Amino acid sequence: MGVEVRVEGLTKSFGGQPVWSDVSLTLPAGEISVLLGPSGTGKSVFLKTLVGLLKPDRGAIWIEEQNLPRLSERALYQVRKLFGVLFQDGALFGSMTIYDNVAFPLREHTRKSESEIRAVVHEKLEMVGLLGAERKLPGQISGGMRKRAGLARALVLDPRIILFDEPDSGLDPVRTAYLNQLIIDLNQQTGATFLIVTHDINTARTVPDNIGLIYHGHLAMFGPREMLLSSTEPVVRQFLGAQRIGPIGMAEEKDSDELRAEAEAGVELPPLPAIPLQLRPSDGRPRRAEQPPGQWCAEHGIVPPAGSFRNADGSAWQPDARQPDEVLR
Ligand SMILES: Nc1ncnc2c1ncn2[C@@H]1O[C@H](COP(=O)(O)OP(=O)(O)OP(=O)(O)O)[C@@H](O)[C@H]1O
Repeated sequence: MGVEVRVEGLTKSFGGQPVWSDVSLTLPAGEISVLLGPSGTGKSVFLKTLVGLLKPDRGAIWIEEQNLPRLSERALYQVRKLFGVLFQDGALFGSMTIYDNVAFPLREHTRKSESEIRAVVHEKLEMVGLLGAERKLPGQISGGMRKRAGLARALVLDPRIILFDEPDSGLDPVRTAYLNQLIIDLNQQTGATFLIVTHDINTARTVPDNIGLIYHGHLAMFGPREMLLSSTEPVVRQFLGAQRIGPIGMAEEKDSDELRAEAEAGVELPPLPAIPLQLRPSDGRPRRAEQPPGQWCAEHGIVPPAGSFRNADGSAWQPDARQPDEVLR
Protein backbone atom coordinates (compact mmCIF):
# COMPACT_ATOMS: atom_id res chain seq x y z
CA MET A 1 0.00 0.00 0.00
CA GLY A 2 1.03 3.58 -0.52
CA VAL A 3 2.00 6.05 2.15
CA GLU A 4 1.04 9.67 2.58
CA VAL A 5 3.69 12.30 1.84
CA ARG A 6 3.17 15.58 3.69
CA VAL A 7 5.25 18.54 2.53
CA GLU A 8 5.27 21.65 4.73
CA GLY A 9 6.82 25.02 3.92
CA LEU A 10 9.48 23.54 1.63
CA THR A 11 11.96 26.02 0.17
CA LYS A 12 14.89 25.38 -2.14
CA SER A 13 17.48 27.68 -3.66
CA PHE A 14 20.75 27.30 -5.53
CA GLY A 15 23.50 29.83 -4.80
CA GLY A 16 21.01 32.22 -3.24
CA GLN A 17 18.60 31.99 -6.19
CA PRO A 18 15.27 30.58 -4.98
CA VAL A 19 13.75 27.82 -7.13
CA TRP A 20 10.51 27.68 -5.14
CA SER A 21 9.51 28.75 -1.63
CA ASP A 22 7.04 27.69 1.00
CA VAL A 23 5.58 24.71 -0.87
CA SER A 24 3.01 22.82 1.22
CA LEU A 25 0.95 19.91 -0.06
CA THR A 26 -0.12 16.39 0.88
CA LEU A 27 0.10 13.49 -1.54
CA PRO A 28 -2.70 11.24 -0.32
CA ALA A 29 -1.70 7.60 0.21
CA GLY A 30 -2.32 5.44 -2.85
CA GLU A 31 -3.57 8.29 -5.04
CA ILE A 32 -2.11 9.65 -8.27
CA SER A 33 -1.05 13.28 -8.26
CA VAL A 34 0.31 15.28 -11.18
CA LEU A 35 2.68 18.23 -10.87
CA LEU A 36 2.61 20.82 -13.65
CA GLY A 37 4.43 24.07 -14.29
CA PRO A 38 6.24 26.04 -16.97
CA SER A 39 9.73 24.81 -17.90
CA GLY A 40 12.42 25.64 -15.39
CA THR A 41 10.06 26.20 -12.45
CA GLY A 42 11.75 23.43 -10.50
CA LYS A 43 9.54 20.36 -10.86
CA SER A 44 12.51 18.00 -11.25
CA VAL A 45 14.19 19.74 -8.31
CA PHE A 46 11.02 19.07 -6.31
CA LEU A 47 11.13 15.34 -7.12
CA LYS A 48 14.83 15.14 -6.25
CA THR A 49 14.17 16.95 -2.97
CA LEU A 50 11.35 14.57 -2.08
CA VAL A 51 13.53 11.54 -2.56
CA GLY A 52 16.40 13.10 -0.58
CA LEU A 53 18.83 13.63 -3.47
CA LEU A 54 18.72 17.39 -2.80
CA LYS A 55 18.45 19.04 0.59
CA PRO A 56 15.88 21.81 1.01
CA ASP A 57 16.84 25.12 2.64
CA ARG A 58 13.79 24.95 4.91
CA GLY A 59 10.66 22.96 5.50
CA ALA A 60 9.57 19.41 6.22
CA ILE A 61 8.78 16.25 4.26
CA TRP A 62 6.84 13.90 6.51
CA ILE A 63 6.61 10.22 5.62
CA GLU A 64 5.42 7.78 8.28
CA GLU A 65 6.29 10.13 11.19
CA GLN A 66 9.77 10.79 9.81
CA ASN A 67 10.90 14.20 8.57
CA LEU A 68 13.26 13.43 5.67
CA PRO A 69 15.47 16.56 5.70
CA ARG A 70 16.19 15.91 9.40
CA LEU A 71 17.23 12.29 9.01
CA SER A 72 20.78 11.02 9.30
CA GLU A 73 22.31 9.60 6.09
CA ARG A 74 21.78 6.12 7.46
CA ALA A 75 18.07 6.66 8.26
CA LEU A 76 17.55 8.44 4.93
CA TYR A 77 19.02 5.43 3.14
CA GLN A 78 16.28 3.28 4.69
CA VAL A 79 13.46 5.73 3.86
CA ARG A 80 14.70 6.01 0.27
CA LYS A 81 13.81 2.35 -0.18
CA LEU A 82 10.15 3.40 0.02
CA PHE A 83 10.64 5.28 -3.27
CA GLY A 84 10.79 4.15 -6.85
CA VAL A 85 11.80 6.80 -9.39
CA LEU A 86 11.32 6.81 -13.13
CA PHE A 87 13.78 9.37 -14.46
CA GLN A 88 13.13 11.24 -17.72
CA ASP A 89 15.22 9.02 -20.01
CA GLY A 90 14.75 5.86 -17.97
CA ALA A 91 18.36 6.40 -16.68
CA LEU A 92 19.38 2.90 -17.75
CA PHE A 93 23.00 1.73 -17.84
CA GLY A 94 23.78 1.61 -21.56
CA SER A 95 26.20 -1.29 -21.35
CA MET A 96 23.87 -3.57 -19.37
CA THR A 97 21.04 -5.67 -20.76
CA ILE A 98 17.49 -4.78 -19.82
CA TYR A 99 17.50 -7.81 -17.50
CA ASP A 100 20.63 -6.64 -15.66
CA ASN A 101 19.34 -3.07 -15.48
CA VAL A 102 16.12 -4.23 -13.82
CA ALA A 103 17.99 -6.68 -11.56
CA PHE A 104 20.47 -3.97 -10.47
CA PRO A 105 18.60 -2.61 -7.39
CA LEU A 106 17.91 -6.17 -6.21
CA ARG A 107 21.60 -7.08 -6.44
CA GLU A 108 22.62 -3.81 -4.74
CA HIS A 109 20.05 -3.62 -1.97
CA THR A 110 18.87 -7.16 -1.19
CA ARG A 111 20.40 -10.53 -0.41
CA LYS A 112 18.17 -12.38 -2.85
CA SER A 113 19.60 -15.34 -4.74
CA GLU A 114 19.90 -15.16 -8.53
CA SER A 115 16.87 -17.43 -8.93
CA GLU A 116 14.78 -15.18 -6.65
CA ILE A 117 16.03 -12.16 -8.61
CA ARG A 118 15.01 -13.83 -11.86
CA ALA A 119 11.47 -14.34 -10.57
CA VAL A 120 11.12 -10.68 -9.52
CA VAL A 121 12.65 -9.33 -12.74
CA HIS A 122 10.30 -11.46 -14.84
CA GLU A 123 7.29 -10.41 -12.79
CA LYS A 124 8.09 -6.69 -13.19
CA LEU A 125 8.96 -6.98 -16.88
CA GLU A 126 5.63 -8.69 -17.38
CA MET A 127 3.83 -5.92 -15.49
CA VAL A 128 5.21 -3.34 -17.93
CA GLY A 129 4.74 -5.53 -21.01
CA LEU A 130 8.45 -6.09 -21.72
CA LEU A 131 8.88 -9.85 -21.40
CA GLY A 132 11.02 -11.01 -24.28
CA ALA A 133 13.28 -7.92 -24.33
CA GLU A 134 15.51 -9.05 -21.44
CA ARG A 135 18.64 -9.68 -23.51
CA LYS A 136 18.51 -6.38 -25.40
CA LEU A 137 20.66 -3.36 -24.60
CA PRO A 138 18.92 -0.01 -23.96
CA GLY A 139 20.25 1.28 -27.29
CA GLN A 140 18.52 -1.54 -29.15
CA ILE A 141 14.96 -0.72 -28.02
CA SER A 142 12.61 2.22 -28.62
CA GLY A 143 12.25 5.22 -26.31
CA GLY A 144 8.88 3.95 -25.11
CA MET A 145 10.37 0.55 -24.27
CA ARG A 146 13.25 2.23 -22.42
CA LYS A 147 10.71 4.07 -20.27
CA ARG A 148 8.96 0.78 -19.53
CA ALA A 149 12.29 -0.80 -18.61
CA GLY A 150 13.02 2.17 -16.30
CA LEU A 151 9.59 1.65 -14.79
CA ALA A 152 10.22 -2.08 -14.23
CA ARG A 153 13.45 -1.14 -12.48
CA ALA A 154 11.62 1.45 -10.35
CA LEU A 155 9.19 -1.30 -9.29
CA VAL A 156 11.58 -4.08 -8.25
CA LEU A 157 11.91 -3.09 -4.60
CA ASP A 158 8.10 -2.83 -4.29
CA PRO A 159 8.11 0.91 -3.59
CA ARG A 160 5.26 2.59 -1.75
CA ILE A 161 5.81 5.92 -3.47
CA ILE A 162 6.64 6.19 -7.18
CA LEU A 163 7.88 9.42 -8.73
CA PHE A 164 7.70 9.86 -12.50
CA ASP A 165 9.72 12.65 -14.15
CA GLU A 166 8.02 13.40 -17.47
CA PRO A 167 7.20 9.79 -18.35
CA ASP A 168 5.63 10.97 -21.61
CA SER A 169 8.50 13.17 -22.85
CA GLY A 170 9.54 12.23 -26.36
CA LEU A 171 6.68 9.77 -26.85
CA ASP A 172 4.09 9.97 -29.62
CA PRO A 173 0.42 10.40 -28.59
CA VAL A 174 -0.40 6.71 -29.02
CA ARG A 175 2.54 5.55 -26.88
CA THR A 176 1.64 8.23 -24.32
CA ALA A 177 -1.90 6.82 -24.17
CA TYR A 178 -0.54 3.30 -23.60
CA LEU A 179 1.87 4.54 -20.95
CA ASN A 180 -0.91 6.45 -19.16
CA GLN A 181 -3.03 3.30 -19.10
CA LEU A 182 -0.06 1.37 -17.74
CA ILE A 183 0.39 3.97 -14.99
CA ILE A 184 -3.27 3.66 -13.97
CA ASP A 185 -3.05 -0.15 -13.99
CA LEU A 186 0.16 -0.14 -11.94
CA ASN A 187 -1.43 2.18 -9.41
CA GLN A 188 -4.35 -0.21 -9.17
CA GLN A 189 -2.08 -3.24 -8.75
CA THR A 190 0.46 -1.76 -6.34
CA GLY A 191 -1.63 0.76 -4.40
CA ALA A 192 1.50 2.95 -4.20
CA THR A 193 1.35 6.74 -4.01
CA PHE A 194 2.20 8.23 -7.43
CA LEU A 195 3.54 11.69 -8.28
CA ILE A 196 3.93 12.45 -11.98
CA VAL A 197 5.64 15.50 -13.45
CA THR A 198 4.32 16.09 -16.94
CA HIS A 199 3.85 18.75 -19.60
CA ASP A 200 1.10 16.78 -21.28
CA ILE A 201 -2.22 18.50 -20.61
CA ASN A 202 -4.25 15.48 -21.68
CA THR A 203 -2.36 13.36 -19.15
CA ALA A 204 -2.95 15.99 -16.49
CA ARG A 205 -6.67 16.13 -17.25
CA THR A 206 -7.41 12.38 -17.30
CA VAL A 207 -4.83 10.47 -15.24
CA PRO A 208 -4.58 11.98 -11.74
CA ASP A 209 -6.73 12.22 -8.64
CA ASN A 210 -4.97 15.48 -7.72
CA ILE A 211 -3.20 18.24 -9.64
CA GLY A 212 -0.60 20.77 -8.52
CA LEU A 213 0.79 23.73 -10.42
CA ILE A 214 4.12 25.39 -9.69
CA TYR A 215 4.45 28.88 -11.06
CA HIS A 216 6.77 31.78 -10.36
CA GLY A 217 8.56 30.19 -7.42
CA HIS A 218 5.43 29.05 -5.62
CA LEU A 219 2.85 26.31 -5.61
CA ALA A 220 -0.03 28.18 -7.26
CA MET A 221 -2.59 25.49 -6.41
CA PHE A 222 -2.79 21.85 -5.37
CA GLY A 223 -5.96 19.85 -4.90
CA PRO A 224 -8.46 17.38 -6.36
CA ARG A 225 -8.50 17.16 -10.16
CA GLU A 226 -11.97 18.68 -10.43
CA MET A 227 -10.94 21.65 -8.31
CA LEU A 228 -8.22 22.67 -10.77
CA LEU A 229 -10.14 21.74 -13.91
CA SER A 230 -13.05 23.96 -12.85
CA SER A 231 -10.86 26.77 -11.48
CA THR A 232 -11.11 30.26 -12.95
CA GLU A 233 -7.88 31.36 -11.23
CA PRO A 234 -6.03 32.95 -14.20
CA VAL A 235 -2.72 31.05 -13.96
CA VAL A 236 -4.39 27.67 -13.44
CA ARG A 237 -6.93 28.33 -16.16
CA GLN A 238 -4.33 29.49 -18.67
CA PHE A 239 -1.99 26.58 -18.01
CA LEU A 240 -4.57 23.80 -17.96
CA GLY A 241 -6.27 25.30 -21.01
CA ALA A 242 -2.88 25.62 -22.83
CA GLN A 243 -3.66 29.27 -23.74
CA ARG A 244 -1.46 32.23 -24.61
CA ILE A 245 -3.87 34.69 -23.00
CA GLY A 246 -3.23 35.16 -19.29
CA PRO A 247 -0.48 35.99 -16.84
CA ILE A 248 2.06 33.38 -18.04
CA GLY A 249 4.32 34.75 -20.77
CA MET A 250 6.92 33.28 -23.09
CA ALA A 251 9.78 33.57 -20.60
CA GLU A 252 7.62 33.39 -17.46
CA GLU A 253 5.50 36.20 -16.11
CA LYS A 254 4.03 38.80 -18.46
CA ASP A 255 4.75 42.37 -17.49
CA SER A 256 1.99 44.78 -16.58
CA ASP A 257 2.12 46.53 -20.02
CA GLU A 258 1.45 43.25 -21.79
CA LEU A 259 -1.42 42.41 -19.45
CA ARG A 260 -2.90 45.92 -19.83
CA ALA A 261 -2.67 45.63 -23.61
CA GLU A 262 -4.51 42.28 -23.46
CA ALA A 263 -7.20 43.78 -21.24
CA GLU A 264 -7.60 46.84 -23.51
CA ALA A 265 -7.83 44.67 -26.59
CA GLY A 266 -10.65 42.82 -24.85
CA VAL A 267 -8.97 39.44 -25.32
CA GLU A 268 -10.50 36.91 -23.04
CA LEU A 269 -9.84 33.29 -22.33
CA PRO A 270 -12.30 30.94 -24.02
CA PRO A 271 -14.81 29.16 -21.75
CA LEU A 272 -13.37 26.41 -19.58
CA PRO A 273 -13.13 23.15 -21.52
CA ALA A 274 -15.33 20.26 -20.40
CA ILE A 275 -13.90 18.09 -17.63
CA PRO A 276 -13.24 14.63 -19.07
CA LEU A 277 -13.87 11.40 -17.18
CA GLN A 278 -10.86 9.96 -15.38
CA LEU A 279 -9.03 7.13 -17.07
CA ARG A 280 -10.03 3.80 -15.51
CA PRO A 281 -7.97 0.66 -14.99
CA SER A 282 -8.06 -1.61 -18.03
CA ASP A 283 -9.83 -4.35 -16.05
CA GLY A 284 -12.82 -1.97 -15.90
CA ARG A 285 -12.84 -1.75 -12.12
CA PRO A 286 -13.15 1.62 -10.39
CA ARG A 287 -9.91 3.32 -9.42
CA ARG A 288 -8.78 2.95 -5.82
CA ALA A 289 -9.58 6.56 -4.94
CA GLU A 290 -12.43 6.96 -7.40
CA GLN A 291 -15.12 9.51 -6.59
CA PRO A 292 -18.28 9.83 -8.68
CA PRO A 293 -17.59 12.31 -11.49
CA GLY A 294 -18.84 15.77 -10.54
CA GLN A 295 -18.89 15.02 -6.81
CA TRP A 296 -16.21 17.54 -5.87
CA CYS A 297 -17.95 20.25 -7.91
CA ALA A 298 -21.36 19.41 -6.38
CA GLU A 299 -19.94 19.45 -2.84
CA HIS A 300 -18.39 22.86 -3.45
CA GLY A 301 -21.34 24.46 -5.25
CA ILE A 302 -19.44 24.73 -8.54
CA VAL A 303 -21.16 24.22 -11.87
CA PRO A 304 -18.75 22.17 -14.01
CA PRO A 305 -18.02 23.46 -17.53
CA ALA A 306 -20.62 22.54 -20.14
CA GLY A 307 -20.26 19.02 -21.56
CA SER A 308 -18.26 17.70 -18.58
CA PHE A 309 -18.16 14.03 -17.58
CA ARG A 310 -19.23 12.53 -20.90
CA ASN A 311 -18.49 8.96 -21.94
CA ALA A 312 -16.32 8.40 -25.02
CA ASP A 313 -19.46 8.11 -27.17
CA GLY A 314 -20.69 11.51 -25.93
CA SER A 315 -23.43 10.09 -23.70
CA ALA A 316 -23.80 11.41 -20.16
CA TRP A 317 -22.01 9.46 -17.45
CA GLN A 318 -24.29 7.28 -15.29
CA PRO A 319 -23.41 5.95 -11.86
CA ASP A 320 -22.34 2.31 -11.94
CA ALA A 321 -25.48 0.32 -11.17
CA ARG A 322 -23.47 -2.41 -9.45
CA GLN A 323 -22.70 -2.21 -5.75
CA PRO A 324 -19.10 -1.21 -4.90
CA ASP A 325 -18.27 -4.62 -3.33
CA GLU A 326 -19.56 -6.33 -6.44
CA VAL A 327 -17.39 -4.13 -8.65
CA LEU A 328 -14.31 -4.73 -6.53
CA ARG A 329 -14.67 -8.51 -6.62
N1 LIG B 1 22.01 20.95 -9.13
C1 LIG B 1 21.66 22.18 -9.51
N2 LIG B 1 22.44 23.24 -9.26
C2 LIG B 1 22.08 24.48 -9.62
N3 LIG B 1 20.94 24.80 -10.24
C3 LIG B 1 20.10 23.78 -10.52
C4 LIG B 1 20.42 22.42 -10.18
N4 LIG B 1 19.38 21.63 -10.57
C5 LIG B 1 18.48 22.45 -11.14
N5 LIG B 1 18.90 23.73 -11.11
C6 LIG B 1 18.14 24.90 -11.61
O1 LIG B 1 16.86 24.89 -11.01
C7 LIG B 1 15.88 25.38 -11.90
C8 LIG B 1 14.74 24.40 -12.03
O2 LIG B 1 15.15 23.26 -12.79
P1 LIG B 1 14.24 21.98 -13.03
O3 LIG B 1 15.00 21.10 -13.94
O4 LIG B 1 13.78 21.41 -11.73
O5 LIG B 1 12.98 22.61 -13.77
P2 LIG B 1 11.72 21.86 -14.40
O6 LIG B 1 10.51 22.59 -13.92
O7 LIG B 1 11.80 20.40 -14.09
O8 LIG B 1 11.95 22.14 -15.94
P3 LIG B 1 11.48 21.33 -17.25
O9 LIG B 1 9.99 21.36 -17.24
O10 LIG B 1 12.06 22.11 -18.37
O11 LIG B 1 12.05 19.93 -17.13
C9 LIG B 1 16.59 25.63 -13.24
O12 LIG B 1 16.88 27.01 -13.31
C10 LIG B 1 17.86 24.82 -13.10
O13 LIG B 1 18.91 25.39 -13.84
